[in-house]
Amino acid sequence: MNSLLSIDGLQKSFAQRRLLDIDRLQIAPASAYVLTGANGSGKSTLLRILAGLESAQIDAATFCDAPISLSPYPALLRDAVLYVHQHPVMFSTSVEANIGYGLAVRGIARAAQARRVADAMAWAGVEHLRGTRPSHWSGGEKQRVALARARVLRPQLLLLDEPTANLDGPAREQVIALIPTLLAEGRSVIMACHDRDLIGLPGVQRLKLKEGRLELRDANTQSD
Ligand SMILES: Nc1ncnc2c1ncn2[C@@H]1O[C@H](COP(=O)(O)OP(=O)(O)OP(=O)(O)O)[C@@H](O)[C@H]1O
Repeated sequence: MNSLLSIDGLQKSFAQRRLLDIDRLQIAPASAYVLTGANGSGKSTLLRILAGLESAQIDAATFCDAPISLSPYPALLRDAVLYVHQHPVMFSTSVEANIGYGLAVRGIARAAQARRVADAMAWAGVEHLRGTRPSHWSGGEKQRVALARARVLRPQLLLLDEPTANLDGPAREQVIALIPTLLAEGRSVIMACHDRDLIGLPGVQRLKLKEGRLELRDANTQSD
């Protein structure tokens, strides 16, 4: 497989305003990208389009080198591409139920659900949340539960919207430390962010949105 996801000619407008006008977007397998750009440049909108949560005009697209349409959004991509919100919504249940929600929806057998949830909890370092309620979890814990909830579904592409925004100190570092492990498992990740530590992770490529256009840059380029 040369390319995990490729899109030619993506345009998005809100009312009279052309927000995105992208010639080509190419995401390689097992690769990480940061998506940078000024506030309001369209980072979240682009991630939401890739996740099928927002429509756009697209000339051509492929997934695993096979042609696809993003409208209607195909079931294949619903399974393979997951979007993690900056402020993830937690169900007022247990940590196990929050992480296992998607597995239950997909009809995975209970024993397999329990195994996969336990593995995801260990991965995200949230085992101490057993027996507690989401209203007591910190922002960093909620973000790690959200990452575990996505990873447990074994997606090929994770779209992380500002995963470290509003986090600092160890909470931020714990989230950042999970990203290379996703890559090592063969997943691709696109992270909309302004966080220099995410931008500086080894091997991370930088996609920059500017006036609707998308540029692929050296991740260590300092200028905006
Ligand atoms: N549903 C919508 N209807 C109209 N305008 C919208 C809609 N969604 C987003 N926009 C506008 O599109 C622009 C880009 O928003 P978006 O949230 O994608 O930017 P962003 O780069 O993620 O910003 P930030 O860094 O502040 O999170 C903003 O001007 C926003 O107001």
